[in-house]
Amino acid sequence: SEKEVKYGQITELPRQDDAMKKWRSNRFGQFIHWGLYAIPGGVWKGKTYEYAAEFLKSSAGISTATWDSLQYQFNPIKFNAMAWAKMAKAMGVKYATITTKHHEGFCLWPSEYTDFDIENTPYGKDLLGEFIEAYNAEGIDVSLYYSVLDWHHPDWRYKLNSEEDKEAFERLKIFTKNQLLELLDRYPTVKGLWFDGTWDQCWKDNGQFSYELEKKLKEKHPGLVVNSRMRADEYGSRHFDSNGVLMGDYESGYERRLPNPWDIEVTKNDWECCMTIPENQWGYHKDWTLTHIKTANELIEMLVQCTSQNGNFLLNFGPTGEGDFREEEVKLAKEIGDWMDDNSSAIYNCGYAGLKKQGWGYFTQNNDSETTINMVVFNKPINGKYRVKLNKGSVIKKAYLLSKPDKALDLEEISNGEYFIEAKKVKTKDPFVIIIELENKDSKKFHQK
Ligand SMILES: C[C@@H]1N[C@@H](c2cn(-c3ccccc3)nn2)[C@H](O)[C@@H]1O
Repeated sequence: SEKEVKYGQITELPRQDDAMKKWRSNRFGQFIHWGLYAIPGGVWKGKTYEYAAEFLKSSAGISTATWDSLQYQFNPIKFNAMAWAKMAKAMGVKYATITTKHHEGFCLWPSEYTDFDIENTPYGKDLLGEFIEAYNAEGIDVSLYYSVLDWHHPDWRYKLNSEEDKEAFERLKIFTKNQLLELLDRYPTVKGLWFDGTWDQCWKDNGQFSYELEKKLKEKHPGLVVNSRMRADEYGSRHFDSNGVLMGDYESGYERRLPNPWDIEVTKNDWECCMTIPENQWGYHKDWTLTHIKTANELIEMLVQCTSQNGNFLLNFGPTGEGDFREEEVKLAKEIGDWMDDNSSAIYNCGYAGLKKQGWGYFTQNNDSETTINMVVFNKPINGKYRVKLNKGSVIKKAYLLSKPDKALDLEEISNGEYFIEAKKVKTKDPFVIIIELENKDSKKFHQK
């Protein structure tokens, strides 16, 4: 039975305003995790810690005073925001989300609410502002990651066990609100806020605060897109309120994992998967031999799967303490960008085609097209014939390789709306796209809308 939820969803979903349509059509984003943790890069006093590098403070049991002194070493002399933005553009991302403040509490912008920020480093300049300006100049939207969890701030509490805890956390809430309003004031072109560090009891006990904060931020910054991870309702239910209604503007629970490829439920909301290139490193780690490093094809398949299920894919990069990217990241950005150069029409402004997933790969459909369907192929059938089960009544006018639009592929109708498409002589070793053009409107998808 329905519970009375006063502090749940604020904006009716799925949003159909221009800002959200742009967020949805972007599909592919670059995550940047950058902070003091990039300086030690997972190694402390000669010992390598295998856990996520941005957690080195806790993995190596380093005191806050010792950790915070890293701020006086932060001087990324190789940082070139324009070069970063050009690499991102070439990779094919339409948006970027950067850590303004991770759990360590160090701020990449000159904040008036703390001295633990970029202003009090040898670098000194407004690094975040330089990043936003350079990425916007390349036509890339920027969102800001902000961790509520703050290991540096004396008023942070995991749980509120005493009156003193409650008073301290009230101060932390004011600090949080002030910093977020400051970020929106300083950087008016940002499109979204990506909240993290909101799983502890202290935040779950403050659902009303997160409701009022989301409301205030959206009033101040029309069109702002906020992830569900920001929110708890007044019963402590996170992401979805106590009646299962999604809060924020899109579901952001897919961290280093994807839904089952055949999951239809997930297509009902906007959502985003954030992904690391190693198994579990968000910040820069000196040693990438510790785990599997994902290949371009693995990452492209994740991007395509997200698109096929109405989700965005946010791929993470961890710049070094000096401000450049490791060679593996530069190489992957190039390989993915080369694929996007030829195939991004199956990604940008595309989503769920309303069709069952088949073994050869994923269907995507352009949100503005009623009669064209993309098949992104990762697994070639041994007989070169691709089974496609469309909606009843669908008739294929023609099918062809995106790379060879003037060579129609042979078709064999199996039953109503079901065909074999023959593509035997496909040379490429990369994932490739077959385009299906229908005679008629693909009823189910648009009926679904
Ligand atoms: C988006 C990602 N979220 C942060 C994170 C992940 N975790 C975590 C902690 C314990 C278990 C599983 C995940 N804590 N913080 C990571 O540091 C990164 O910022």
